[in-house]
Amino acid sequence: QLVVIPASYSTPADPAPVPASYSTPYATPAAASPAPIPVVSFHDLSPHDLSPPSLAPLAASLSAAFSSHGFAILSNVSLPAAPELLAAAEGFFGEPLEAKMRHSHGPYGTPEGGYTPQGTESVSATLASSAPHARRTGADRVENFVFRSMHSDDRDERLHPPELYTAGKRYFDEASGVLRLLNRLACEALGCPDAEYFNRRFWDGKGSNFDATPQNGNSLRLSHYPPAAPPTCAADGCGGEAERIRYGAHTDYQTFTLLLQDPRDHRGGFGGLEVLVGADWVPVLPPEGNNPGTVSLIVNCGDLTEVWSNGLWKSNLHRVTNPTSEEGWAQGRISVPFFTGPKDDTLVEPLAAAVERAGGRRFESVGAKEHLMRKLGLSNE
Ligand SMILES: O=C(O)CCC(=O)C(=O)O
Ligand SMILES: [Fe+2]
Repeated sequence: QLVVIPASYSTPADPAPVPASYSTPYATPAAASPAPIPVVSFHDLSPHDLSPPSLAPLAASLSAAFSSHGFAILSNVSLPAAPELLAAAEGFFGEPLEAKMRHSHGPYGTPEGGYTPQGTESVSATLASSAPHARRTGADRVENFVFRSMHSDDRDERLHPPELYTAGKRYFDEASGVLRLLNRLACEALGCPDAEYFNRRFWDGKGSNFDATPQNGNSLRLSHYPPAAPPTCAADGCGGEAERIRYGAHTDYQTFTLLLQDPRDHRGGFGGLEVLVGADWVPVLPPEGNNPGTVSLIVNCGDLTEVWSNGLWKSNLHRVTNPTSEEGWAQGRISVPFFTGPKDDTLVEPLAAAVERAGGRRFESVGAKEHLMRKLGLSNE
């Protein structure tokens, strides 16, 4: 039976209720346990040798992680602009609201990107109410700046605050390079008709020489979860404001998300990203101690990756929890997802090899842009 995208993403095997511990934010948080999300090191990867035999071991590790969790933590990924971008983001979000609003161009997901203040998104509304773990958690406690595309004609101060532009552009290019590599690895693992099958659906060009960026779904988002006073039962009523999570449970809408995390996540009661593993919400803890000049990067599969892989790889539920310490509330949090998606007019359909492997086709084809717009519309309601 075919699953029609995007009715009820996603359907983990065990529809257990949200654990009670999340309605009591001041309960002692469970001791952080090591991330069960598989860690895959890019240490040995040479960008000069991307031949199938040299990619095969890494492709197999990623495929195992995406099949079981829909998530992998990549360590030792070269993204030299990351520290500069985080610092620039911190500076921008520290500006007064009216200065930031000068870079607002509409609701979250608007083609120009730009700034969206807190209260714009309610991402938990993107899950069908019948989906396991669906639970409306209201407006997300996040403000964003989005680089929607980086064409040369976007060098416009109205679209890009000058203090963000340089680091944003560098990081966008670097992350695009990581995406190209991931797309090659994905082709190796899933059995694409050829090695650049995915890349050709993001960029125009010949062979592996992609030189033109048409309108695709790639966007770089700087997310700031602002400092706030810790909610109290007395002020908000238990079960109300106090239990809200920072960013509601959802699956990502498109293909891979490359997420640069706040390294303080889950340390000292700072809250952070959690992924559904079986029936449990499990904290994602990026490892420290990467090689100099490299970072840990979390990569997860979005809805369209699930379709391309015919369900072999999961578009898994995740969310961001509130801090549980005074210090965590006082600090705020920054994360940087690079959302990726193919060209707007791409019809995403399960790969023939993945259909064969699963013994049948499990997903309907879906228009890339159509699916994105539908999800954005639900979140902005
Ligand atoms: O801030 C994070 O760590 C993740 C947020 C997220 O899941 C998203 O923006 O899609
Ligand atoms: Fe997400």
